[in-house]
Amino acid sequence: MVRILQQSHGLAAFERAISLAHQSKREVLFSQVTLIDEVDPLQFYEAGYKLYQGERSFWQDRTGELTLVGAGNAQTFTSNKKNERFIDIKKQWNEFLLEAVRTGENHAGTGPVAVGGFSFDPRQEAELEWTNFSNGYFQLPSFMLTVNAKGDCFLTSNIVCSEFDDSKKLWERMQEERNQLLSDTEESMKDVSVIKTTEIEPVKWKTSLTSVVKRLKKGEMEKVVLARKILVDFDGKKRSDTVLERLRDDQSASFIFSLEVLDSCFIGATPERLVKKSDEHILSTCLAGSIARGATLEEDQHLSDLLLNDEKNLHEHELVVRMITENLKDLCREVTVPSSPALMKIRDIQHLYTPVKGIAQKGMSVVDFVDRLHPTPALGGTPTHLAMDVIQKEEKMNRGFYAAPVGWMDAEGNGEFAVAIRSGLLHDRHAYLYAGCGVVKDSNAESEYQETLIKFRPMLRAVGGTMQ
Ligand SMILES: C=C(O[C@H]1C=CC=C(C(=O)O)[C@@H]1O)C(=O)O
Ligand SMILES: [Mg+2]
Repeated sequence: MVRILQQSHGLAAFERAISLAHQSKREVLFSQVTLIDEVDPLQFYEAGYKLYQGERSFWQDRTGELTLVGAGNAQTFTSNKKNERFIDIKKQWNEFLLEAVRTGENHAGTGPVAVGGFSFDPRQEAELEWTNFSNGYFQLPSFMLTVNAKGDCFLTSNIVCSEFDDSKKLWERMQEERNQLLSDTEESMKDVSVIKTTEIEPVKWKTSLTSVVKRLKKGEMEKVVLARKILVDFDGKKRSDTVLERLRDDQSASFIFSLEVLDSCFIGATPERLVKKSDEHILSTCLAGSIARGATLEEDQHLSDLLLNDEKNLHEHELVVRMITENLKDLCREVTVPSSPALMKIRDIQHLYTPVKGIAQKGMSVVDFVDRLHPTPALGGTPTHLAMDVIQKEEKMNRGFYAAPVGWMDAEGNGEFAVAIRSGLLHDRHAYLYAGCGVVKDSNAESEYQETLIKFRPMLRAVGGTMQ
């Protein structure tokens, strides 16, 4: 049983929330933060399986500063708007929080926090596997574990109070559920086996890519990111717990996330940050241009040198830096960009990497930045609108939340969003995995195909899929 180390005067604040709901005849959020014993985030996630499967979320940032685990939906926020999906979610979130009653300590990533994401391109027709997801989908967890860099653990309990609620019953139910979640309910997980792993039309994909390269050579556009899909079939339903465990062991230098929606789970380990906002500080990272890791130190260094000096990859990268910098300049008082890219090395691949920092203008929320930056040319292309049309026409699939913003936001408009690449969707007895690559005029279908194979590796390994 995980102990609650410091209990705030929750009941008085809770009764205030209930009476506010009675007076205003509106829903009022009660949010309580308590310090708890050290708990392993994955153990907390697994403990939520029995009561809250289909309503869990996981977020671990790549610097190890913050881990969030959500269990149960106190409230969900969905949007089926298209280009306005970002603003719609922001508006719903702000309105919902207007009368919120908060109690307990206030630390980054505690209290009312919504975890979720947006679709890549809302014009794409929903394929069967994505039907549970809206164009914007966020969960405010009933119980959320927050672990900070020092290892402090906080539990936020959220209850939405309505005018019809009886305070005593609701309070007791919350305490009961919380105790159940915190008591050690570890049970051994039975894993399923892979039946087969199938690449979806790889030859057609290469042909499409070659036709896009021809258009790029003619100067119709500068860059288009083309993605493809691998299907893994299991002999039963694959649990997100087992996938997260593997991702956490193998990909600790990436953002690790999961978002359960009913019987689906969007899950991944992405190295790419779209934007982080902490008060006025903004950080975005440009990540594009890739090469394999070497088998020896020397070979790895040789590949790094090749990447840092390769015209094609530098061009692929530069377009992302340009777009992110220009857009941040509109929303920030100050923007700083290094003059040349550095390297980001992760387990299977190395990338060109440029961090861009800014000081936000007043009144901005992290969602305003997401709205402005998505899709960057690391997943869309240049110019954006043309590239999005080409993606829609050539890929013949729905990306869903793949390559789109996924992350969290708090009541103050702070938060962090990653770009959900190196990811997949668990649904029914299947995993749909996605990977893409930046296509420019000097691209070659075979080497871009090989690049996607490397990018599929982390998720393939995590679900247990194999390729010949
Ligand atoms: C689109 C993906 O990667 C992007 C991010 C980093 C490097 C990329 C590249 O070199 O092509 C891609 O732009 C993916 O992993 O699915
Ligand atoms: Mg590339």
